[in-house]
Amino acid sequence: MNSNQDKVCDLAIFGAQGDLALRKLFPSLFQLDKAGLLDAETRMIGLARDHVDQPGFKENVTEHLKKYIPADELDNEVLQRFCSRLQYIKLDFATEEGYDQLVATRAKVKHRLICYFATPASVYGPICENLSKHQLIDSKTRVVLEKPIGYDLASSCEINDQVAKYFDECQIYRIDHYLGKETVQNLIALRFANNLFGSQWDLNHIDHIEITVAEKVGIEGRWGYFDKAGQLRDMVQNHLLQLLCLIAMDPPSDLSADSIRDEKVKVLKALQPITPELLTTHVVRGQYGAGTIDGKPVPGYLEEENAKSSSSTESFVSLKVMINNWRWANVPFYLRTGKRMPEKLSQIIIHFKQQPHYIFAPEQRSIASNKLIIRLQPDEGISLQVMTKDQGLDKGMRLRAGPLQLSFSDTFHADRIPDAYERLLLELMKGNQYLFVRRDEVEYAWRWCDRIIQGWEDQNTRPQKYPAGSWGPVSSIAMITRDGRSWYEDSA
Ligand SMILES: NC(=O)C1=CN([C@@H]2O[C@H](COP(=O)(O)OP(=O)(O)OC[C@H]3O[C@@H](n4cnc5c(N)ncnc54)[C@H](OP(=O)(O)O)[C@@H]3O)[C@@H](O)[C@H]2O)C=CC1
Ligand SMILES: O=C1O[C@H](COP(=O)(O)O)[C@@H](O)[C@H](O)[C@H]1O
Repeated sequence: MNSNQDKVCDLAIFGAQGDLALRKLFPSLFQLDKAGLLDAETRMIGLARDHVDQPGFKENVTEHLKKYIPADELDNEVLQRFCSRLQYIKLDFATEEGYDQLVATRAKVKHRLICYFATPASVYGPICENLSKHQLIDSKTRVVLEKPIGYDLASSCEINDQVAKYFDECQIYRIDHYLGKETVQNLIALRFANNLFGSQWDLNHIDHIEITVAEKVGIEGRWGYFDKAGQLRDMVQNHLLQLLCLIAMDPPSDLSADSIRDEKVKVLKALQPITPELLTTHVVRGQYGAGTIDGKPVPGYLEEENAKSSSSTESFVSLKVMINNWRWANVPFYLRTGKRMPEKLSQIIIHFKQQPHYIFAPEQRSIASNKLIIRLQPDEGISLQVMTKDQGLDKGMRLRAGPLQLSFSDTFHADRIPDAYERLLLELMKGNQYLFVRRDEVEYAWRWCDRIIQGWEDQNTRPQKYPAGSWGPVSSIAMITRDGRSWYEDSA
């Protein structure tokens, strides 16, 4: 195959009329087209079961582009080119109806087929089976699986097995959209291109690490899905554990997908299991009640659209996670994530140890440790909190903690930070698997989370209430305070 044929592809989006496709995938593909990153012959084939003709489909996609892309970025020429790449095929994924049309569309082309499953995971298996029956799979075909892959380890293995009957692991791209975020990518550069940090990245220099992924939004009309999942399955099993792996892993020997994934798997295998005895001290789960965000009243979890009157599903979870290996023995990783928090904020704070001997004012001791603050969103950037002498003749040798800042948008004059899906779709088309999750990563993550969920079920506990607009139940603060530490914004 020549290199040009290698770049061109047919991207078949199963579930093309759904929320993910219309809100994220088509807008991201449009941005790639605009940036000149799509081959001239690349096509997008939308598949869903709605009765809609070709113009109707293009109209629907265009309407959503207009909704999700700022008007000044919607170039008309690009829009026309983008629409000319679109086709729609009516297909029922679970039956054989419609697959012949996909075969016909592919009849005269030799380039790669990439199948993006923007559908419930329950139809991944049937789609693979039908693709195979219609001889639509060959060694070049790639398949993209959206999260969540399963509900627990057993169901995840079942789905992965169904897909593995038809595709090799090197053809499977499991999405965790956090891996496509600009600053998440930067964790690798930060750690492995800077000796300053690389040489200090262990139990000898780091006291503890915080990972916060807070959302302002509530359930956003997804109560039916969310109530079966909860925040541990929805956010920790994938996004937070991936972040933890990138922070905690040993340096990979190179940047290949498998070198990075091998190191991440070692971290997942070294996670201290949260046994029933540790459940009360190492995990807090919460559910929001009514409260106020940005000065406006918002309903509680049980008052959201389509909610049932009772539920023990958590919308918040915080955890103290230990990693049993040589690099991280006795260094706690405090993780927390929740819905209806006071702000949307994803950040990682590396708290370095204090100097071994302290010579400044005793009352300033608590500020005298370096913190590396990695902002994933919003205001992507990195800031290192360092101690300097407070300025002024009358200040003596008083310390002042101040930041050395690197704001990505200011420093690199980036007008827009690409959406995670743009990067993921581009790497998918290039065939780079390093931003996608390997099967064993998913399964080790489930194994660790399943134990926590089993513990909750066995102990029949309910989540603690927290008011919308707060940082979670007070016991989340107590969990870290017991260790003589505090969540970053509490001490800021
Ligand atoms: N939306 C999001 O932000 C995110 C979604 N995901 C994952 O992405 C996937 C898609 O999510 P989302 O877009 O929200 O879901 P939607 O329900 O909005 O879209 C799913 C699409 O698949 C179609 N579909 C489902 N079953 C069949 C079938 N048997 N035959 C033909 N069409 C079918 C639906 O058609 P119909 O409307 O007729 O049922 C719809 O077009 C899920 O796995 C979800 O977990 C992951 C992260 C974020
Ligand atoms: O995967 C998911 O992520 C979103 C949060 O993503 P972000 O990029 O906005 O931080 C979360 O709202 C959703 O519940 C979950 O399924």
